[in-house]
Amino acid sequence: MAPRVLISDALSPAAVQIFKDRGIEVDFQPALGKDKDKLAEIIGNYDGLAIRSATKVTPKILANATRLKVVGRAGIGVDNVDIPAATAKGVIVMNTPFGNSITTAEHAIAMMFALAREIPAADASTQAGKWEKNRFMGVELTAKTLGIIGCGNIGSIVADRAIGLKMKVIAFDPFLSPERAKDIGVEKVELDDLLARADVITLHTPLTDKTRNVLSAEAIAKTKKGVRIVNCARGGLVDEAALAQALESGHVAGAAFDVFITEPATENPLFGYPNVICTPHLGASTTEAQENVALQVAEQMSDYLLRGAISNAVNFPSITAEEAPKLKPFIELAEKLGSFAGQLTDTDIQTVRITYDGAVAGLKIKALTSAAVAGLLRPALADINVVSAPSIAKERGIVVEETTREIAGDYESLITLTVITEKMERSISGTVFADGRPRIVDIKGIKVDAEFAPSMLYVTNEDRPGFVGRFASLLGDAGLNIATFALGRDRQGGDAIALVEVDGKVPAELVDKVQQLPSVKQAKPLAF
Ligand SMILES: NC(=O)C1=CN([C@@H]2O[C@H](COP(=O)(O)OP(=O)(O)OC[C@H]3O[C@@H](n4cnc5c(N)ncnc54)[C@H](O)[C@@H]3O)[C@@H](O)[C@H]2O)C=CC1
Ligand SMILES: O=C(O)CCC(=O)C(=O)O
Repeated sequence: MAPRVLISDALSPAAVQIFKDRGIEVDFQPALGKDKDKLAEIIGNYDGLAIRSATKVTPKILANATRLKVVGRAGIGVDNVDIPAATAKGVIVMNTPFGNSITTAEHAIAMMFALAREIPAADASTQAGKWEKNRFMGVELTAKTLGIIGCGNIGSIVADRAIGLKMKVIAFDPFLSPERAKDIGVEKVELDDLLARADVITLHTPLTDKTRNVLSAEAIAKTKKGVRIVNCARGGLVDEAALAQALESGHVAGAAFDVFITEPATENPLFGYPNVICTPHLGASTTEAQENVALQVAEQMSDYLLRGAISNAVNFPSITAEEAPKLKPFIELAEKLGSFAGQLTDTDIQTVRITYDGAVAGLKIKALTSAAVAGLLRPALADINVVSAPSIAKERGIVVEETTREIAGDYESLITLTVITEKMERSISGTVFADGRPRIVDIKGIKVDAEFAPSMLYVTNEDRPGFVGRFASLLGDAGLNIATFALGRDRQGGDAIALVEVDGKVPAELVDKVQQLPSVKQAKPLAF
């Protein structure tokens, strides 16, 4: 069945065409993002959801999203998506981190000019027939100091444009390296220094617990008198009420805001001041940027839904379209090794140790580890998948350790999964042969060679004569056909393992009878 995608915001129709060209069914309902009840009602029909900022992907929406595999944000900020809830549900969340950066940087520069020359107010007055030539006296930007808070993708483009305007650019960004600051031609400064020196301040950070109110009342008080403030990043970076007071007192000469604490902003403390310019979150709204992000998000979502390739996911490592087919058999192996261990483990797991030997060590092991943990916890939690597994393991206090050793041993690639509980430690190893099918090659240090099958019986016993005959008879008496039979032991007369693939479900009474056989230590049905 072809995957189905819902576009619930005003994305460029270019996205619709991409989905169609890739063989994905697509419903384009650009106003649906504003109707959360309707969205909750129909989201269960879709594998993918493509959004901008109007759609809020809340836990309630996700609870109904029974088929959903991916949310694609045609843009940068994913603060309208509940990432922990999506991750717990196993839904990949991806964005398009560069497609609208230039456009947003241009909006910030446009806002700065509009403030410096009071263009909106001058326009309104002129069109009202007032010709107030003496009312509007602007400031020149050349040689003025621009203070950038957050010098990432957009901030550095703003810096580049401002340097072109002959401004002096200073930046506060704890993650900006001195080399990068030098490359882009900005002076890296501390926040207080920026506040004291900037003639114009522009914000370009995401909204986080650290950046919320980065321009608080206290910070605004440290700014230069006559400063102008531009926010085209996120509402909440500036204390709007404190800024309104600073505008009132004349300390701040003007403010240009594209983003607000509450959006849509139909009323706001900043509204009504003649020296305030507001736009309705238009930073990314150009034909070019919208085409870029729509095409990119549709490509990324299609690649994931059709080929398992992951790019720009905020909650999972990237997997390229080239890597995806190489990873696929190892993801299956890792998940099945996890599942094997999970089905045998009844007590609380404390630690999972996963070792990657040989060629597999060079692959994206984060994805493999997530698959192994998903397989391990699935017997207890049916809904878990590779996306949600790491966070669920963390929530349960399970320590996940990874080791890679690129030198190959007996196998070109070997994955060993060790589960440690309070009572025991159990390891199982597997590989993928040239046929692409995963195999179990070692259980608790005993060599075996078995495939994972839909119905299996796992038996550990003392290596004594007569066991195999009695065991096979019991299966025959129960009318259960043996498809494959793998045996292994650590030494003659020592510990032995039988791993049997059978046609049909193993009845519980048969498991009890096998358990009663002399020399049997454990009998357990397994399903893969
Ligand atoms: N108005 C609009 O329509 C648009 C708004 N945006 C918003 O613009 C913002 C910036 O986007 P990008 O430049 O692409 O992000 P980015 O991730 O490339 O850059 C953000 C920068 O902020 C810095 N930063 C993080 N914490 C900081 C802190 N505590 N203090 C100072 N700097 C800090 C980071 O080190 C990074 O360099 C985002 O919030 C994004 O959502 C993006 C596109 C359109
Ligand atoms: O899609 C939009 O118009 C908003 C863009 C934005 O805020 C972002 O990309 O972070």
